[in-house]
This record gives sequence, C-alpha cells and structure tokens, in this order.
Amino acid sequence: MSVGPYSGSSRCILEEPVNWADGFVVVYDVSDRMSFLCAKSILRQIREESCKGPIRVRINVTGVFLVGNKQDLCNAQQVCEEEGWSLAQEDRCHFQEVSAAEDYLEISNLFTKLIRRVMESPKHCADRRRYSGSKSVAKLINNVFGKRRKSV
Ligand SMILES: Nc1nc2c(ncn2[C@@H]2O[C@H](COP(=O)(O)OP(=O)(O)OP(=O)(O)O)[C@@H](O)[C@H]2O)c(=O)[nH]1
Repeated sequence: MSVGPYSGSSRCILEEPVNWADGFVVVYDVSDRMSFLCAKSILRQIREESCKGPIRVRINVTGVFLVGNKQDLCNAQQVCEEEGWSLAQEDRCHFQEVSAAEDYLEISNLFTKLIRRVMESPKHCADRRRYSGSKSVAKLINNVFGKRRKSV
C-alpha cells in the first residue's frame, strides 16, 4: 500500500482507502522532524481505519512496524531514538532504527521479521484454520457429489 509524501501536513495521510492489510511499515527520516510527525499521524489513521465498520482492515499489533531511517546521519539527527520508542510504545507497534543506505540486510531482515510475525499471529493462524476447514468441506462435497454427477 502506498502512503503519500509529506510535503505539507495535508499529505500526511494514507493515499488510498485501506480494504485489506496484513501489515504496515511506517517509515520516517530521523533527520527530519516533519516526517516523524507525519508517521505519527499515519499510525493514528491506521488505528482509526482498522476500527471503522465498512473497512475491514486486518491489523494487529504484530503487523505494524515503525521504522526510523537514516540512522547514519548522526550529525543531522532531529528525532532521537527514544522518541521513536516512545511513539511505538504509545501505539503498541514494533520499532526499529535503520540505515537503508548502510545496511540493506537490516531492511531485508525487518521485512522477514514482519512477515514471520504476521504469519505467526493468532489471528492469522485462525484465518488459516478457517480457510483449510472450508477447503476440506468443499473437497468432501466434491467427493460425494462430484463423482455422482460424472456418472450421470
Ligand atoms: N544518509 C542516508 N540517506 C538515505 C538513506 N535512505 C535513503 N536515503 C536517501 O534519501 C533520499 C530519498 O530516498 P528515496 O529512496 O527516494 O526515498 P523516498 O521515500 O522516496 O524519500 P523522499 O523522496 O524523501 O520522500 C535519497 O537521496 C536516498 O539516497 C539512509 O539510510 N541514509
């Protein structure tokens, strides 16, 4: 899913209505306070969207990651790591500071972690059980009626 750039506070929004999501990675730039405020606003919107009736967004704590990028820009830092931790705690999401420029493996690991957490979340497991349950019922129906239809 895409999130608009934040040139002006009016763009600190989710660009499209969210109909379905397993997870979100909300990224801000540690050398840009505005981007942090934008990330904060987006996290709030994600929570609000997930509570709205008609929009069924499958989100749980395991699926939202707040990421502070450009950790390498120590001299230009405008948002300290504690603020990131504090926002993540407030929003009950995961947090990590990274440097995409210096350590791409860190980014890859982050996504792996996100996927693993979503897959292992109780909600995802329940959905999977439900899906496989309905699949076996469909198989059963097909076994019983499918063959009979063929022989007619
Ligand atoms: N120093 C540093 N620069 C980075 C890092 N990650 C991205 N950049 C730089 O930040 C600039 C924007 O990166 P993009 O990949 O275009 O990211 P974007 O989300 O489109 O960023 P914006 O255009 O700022 O909205 C580029 O010049 C990147 O090289 C990082 O971890 N450290």
